[in-house]
Amino acid sequence: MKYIQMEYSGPLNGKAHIAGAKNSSLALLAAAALADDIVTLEGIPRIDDVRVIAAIGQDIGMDVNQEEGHIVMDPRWIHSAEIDPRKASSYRASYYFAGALLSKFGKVTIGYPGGDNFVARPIDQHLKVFQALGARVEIFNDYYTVEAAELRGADIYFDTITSGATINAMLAAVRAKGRTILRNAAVDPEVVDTAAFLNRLGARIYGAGTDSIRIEGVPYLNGGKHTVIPDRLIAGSFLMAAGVNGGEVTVTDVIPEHLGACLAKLEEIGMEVERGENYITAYGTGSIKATRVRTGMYPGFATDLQQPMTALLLQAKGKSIITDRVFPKRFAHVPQLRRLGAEIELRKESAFIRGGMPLRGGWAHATDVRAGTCLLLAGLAAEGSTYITGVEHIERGYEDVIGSFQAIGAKLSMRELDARELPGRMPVQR
Ligand SMILES: CC(=O)N[C@H]1[C@@H](OP(=O)(O)OP(=O)(O)OC[C@H]2O[C@@H](n3ccc(=O)[nH]c3=O)[C@H](O)[C@@H]2O)O[C@H](CO)[C@@H](O)[C@@H]1O
Ligand SMILES: C=C(OP(=O)(O)O)C(=O)O
Repeated sequence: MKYIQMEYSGPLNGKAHIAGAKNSSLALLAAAALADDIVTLEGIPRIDDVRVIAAIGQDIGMDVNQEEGHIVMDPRWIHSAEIDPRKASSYRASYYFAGALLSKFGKVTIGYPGGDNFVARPIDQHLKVFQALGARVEIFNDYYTVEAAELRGADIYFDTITSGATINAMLAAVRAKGRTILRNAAVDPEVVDTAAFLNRLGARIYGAGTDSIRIEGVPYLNGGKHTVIPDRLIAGSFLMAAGVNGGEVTVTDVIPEHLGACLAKLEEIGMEVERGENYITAYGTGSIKATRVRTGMYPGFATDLQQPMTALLLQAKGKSIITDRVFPKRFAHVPQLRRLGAEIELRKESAFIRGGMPLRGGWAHATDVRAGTCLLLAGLAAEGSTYITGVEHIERGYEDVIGSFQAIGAKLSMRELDARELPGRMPVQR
């Protein structure tokens, strides 16, 4: 079993190049199945979820070749719309194959989404979209099927703002007959990126980035080339790292506008932030202020930055409160932080953080990708050695977690657990 060993790292200084966004890449890779010719995607990160998609591609007859910096996909010979339930359940965004293959073949059989299992994550809005477009959904034990003799455009009002279902609706409706309108749609950059990609292939999607998206169905999608947007969530985490012990961290190849709420919060707690055209530098003074954070859908403060922000606020003297409105129970990182000496109380959908208390090294388990980021930031500040297990979760989101943190001066390395020489006490995983 792999684990990460970290030491107190002092002020960080350095640059981190930001790879393509995981959440956008997962949508674009499934969207590529919709095309009728070869697609090249640039900037797709080398992460575990992408490897699962390549394996799914192989199963259904879609060639997926990842080369240095880009992926080439050939969807012309897809011969099956049945996705292995185990592969579908090994990551969250497999549901995009439901929208894409339904759209192209009128039928799909697929397992339930897996991925970060921090709370119940319903897919009722995805299914509602398929049904609104005229499909029949059947639910079985470990898979579901969606089938339609013909998909017809529809007027769909989302009951809640969801980026996943908004993207899936675009995938499902892009080849449907007539016009589809999505109301109360998510406005996330990943929604806009997916629409831009599909439009490049010949789709007719209008208004992505607003809460009302219009899709005029087309019968055919060309091949083409597209570059995925940079990962705003990884960028935000690196900038937060500059606040933990002070220092200066620059993230390059980013779109600063995508990080509006995060940067505003960093400034509010006393960090300085410099925004360039495609870079951001965060300066930590070593002294940050306690604050209140409420997550929200984009352009609000991202739920995926809530966990690293918790680690950062452990360094702010006084009481901070973090409320997660998107996933109100997303606090699996809190018991793990307590192992490192953090004083955090959980009440309803909020974490009450008593900041400014010393952290001490120990074992902690990353239960999901952002819980992992949170522990990495906490480990930077903890006295002694911190050992983080659950590396497979971290690697769902990071291309080279060790290399990129080392590049900004963090002291950490990847280790293999040798049961005969356990450093400290192994945690009971929860
Ligand atoms: C692969 C991917 O892109 N994952 C991201 C995506 O997840 P995911 O697409 O699962 O999240 P959504 O944007 O759909 O979820 C937003 C809210 O809508 C609710 N909801 C969603 C779908 C549904 O059918 N019914 C429903 O009630 C969810 O419980 C949540 O409260 O957006 C989340 C919110 O920004 C991020 O944390 C995830 O990193
Ligand atoms: C929750 C996340 O991922 P997923 O939706 O893929 O599980 C995340 O990226 O923080």
